[in-house]
Amino acid sequence: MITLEHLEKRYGDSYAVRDLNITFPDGAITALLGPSGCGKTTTLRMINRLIEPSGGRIVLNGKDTSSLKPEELRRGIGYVIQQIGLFPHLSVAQNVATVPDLLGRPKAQTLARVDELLSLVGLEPGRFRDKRPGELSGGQAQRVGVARALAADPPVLLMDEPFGALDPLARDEVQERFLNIQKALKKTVVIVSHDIDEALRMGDYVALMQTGQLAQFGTPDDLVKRPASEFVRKFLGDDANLRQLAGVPVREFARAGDAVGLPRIEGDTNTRTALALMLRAGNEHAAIWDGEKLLGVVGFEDLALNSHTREPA
Ligand SMILES: Nc1ncnc2c1ncn2[C@@H]1O[C@H](COP(=O)(O)OP(=O)(O)OP(=O)(O)O)[C@@H](O)[C@H]1O
Repeated sequence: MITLEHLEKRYGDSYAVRDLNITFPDGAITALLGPSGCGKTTTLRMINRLIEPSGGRIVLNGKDTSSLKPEELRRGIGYVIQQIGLFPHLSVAQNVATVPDLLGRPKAQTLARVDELLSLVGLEPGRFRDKRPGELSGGQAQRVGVARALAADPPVLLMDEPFGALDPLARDEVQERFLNIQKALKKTVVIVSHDIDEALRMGDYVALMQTGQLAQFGTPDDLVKRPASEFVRKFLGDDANLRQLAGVPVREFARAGDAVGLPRIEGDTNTRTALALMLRAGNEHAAIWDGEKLLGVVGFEDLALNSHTREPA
C-alpha cells in the first residue's frame, strides 16, 4: 500500500502539489487522472523519489520512503514512461534484462525470465529477443518497456502516460494486454493519464486531481455516477456514462431473453460499440454470442438504467 500524507511540492511561490492525501490500494490499478499541469507527474515521481517532496510524507508498506535509500526504494518499483528510453544499441532481451543484471541475478534465470516476460506481453521470444529497438513498432517497443519494468518482479509499478504515444488501435491492444497481465500479477499500479477513457478503462480506482489537490478518489463507477463536485462532473463530461461503457464487454450485460430475430453481437465487443451496432441495426435489443454459444440478450434499457459496477480488485 502506498499512502501520500499531506504531500507537497513547491517551486518558488507556487505549488505543483498541495496537501495531497491518497491511498493507493495493494494489488489494484489506480489511475491518477487530471488536466494538464495538475501535478500528476510530479506526484508519481515523488513516489520513487525522482523528485523530493517539500512537505508531507509517503509511506510504502509501513515505511516512510524518505528513510530508504533511493536506489533501495526503486528496486521495488518498476517505472514505465512514454518515451520508454530503451537502449538503442542493446537487443530487446538485453534491454529487458537490464535490472536483473544490475542486481546480479544468475544469467540462466534471467534469460528464462526474459523469454517468459516477452511471451507475457505478446512478443514471441524467438522472433523478438535479438531485435534492436529501432526495428520495433511503437506498440512493440512499449510492450518491451512494460516487460523491462516487470523484469525484477517489483511489487509496485508506476506508469506515466505509458500508452500516450500509440495510435488508438495499438493503444487498445496494449491496454487490454496489460489488464490481462495484471489479473495474474496483481501489482500495485499507479498509472498517470490525462485520458479519461484510459483511466476509466484501466483503473480499479481513479484519483482525479485538480490544481495539485485531490478532487475525488473512487471506483470509475463512483466518479461517473456520484461526482463529488462540479469540477469532477465537468471533467468527466456529459458522456461519462457512455465513456464508461467503452471499458466493459457487452457480455457482462447479457441476460436471459428471446434472441429470435435480434442482431448478433459478439460478447467481447465493448459495450459502447455494441450500442452503436444496435443503433445502426435499428433495433433496441441484440443477441449476445460467444462464437456459437448464445449468452443472452441485451437492450437499451439494460445499458441506460442498470448501473454497472466493475468489481474493484
Ligand atoms: N521543475 C519545475 N519547476 C517549476 N515548476 C514546475 C516544475 N515541474 C513542474 N512544475 C509545475 O508544476 C505543475 C505540475 O506539473 P506536472 O508535470 O506534475 O503536471 P501534470 O499533471 O503531470 O501535467 P501533464 O499532464 O501536462 O504532464 C505545473 O504547473 C508545472 O508547470
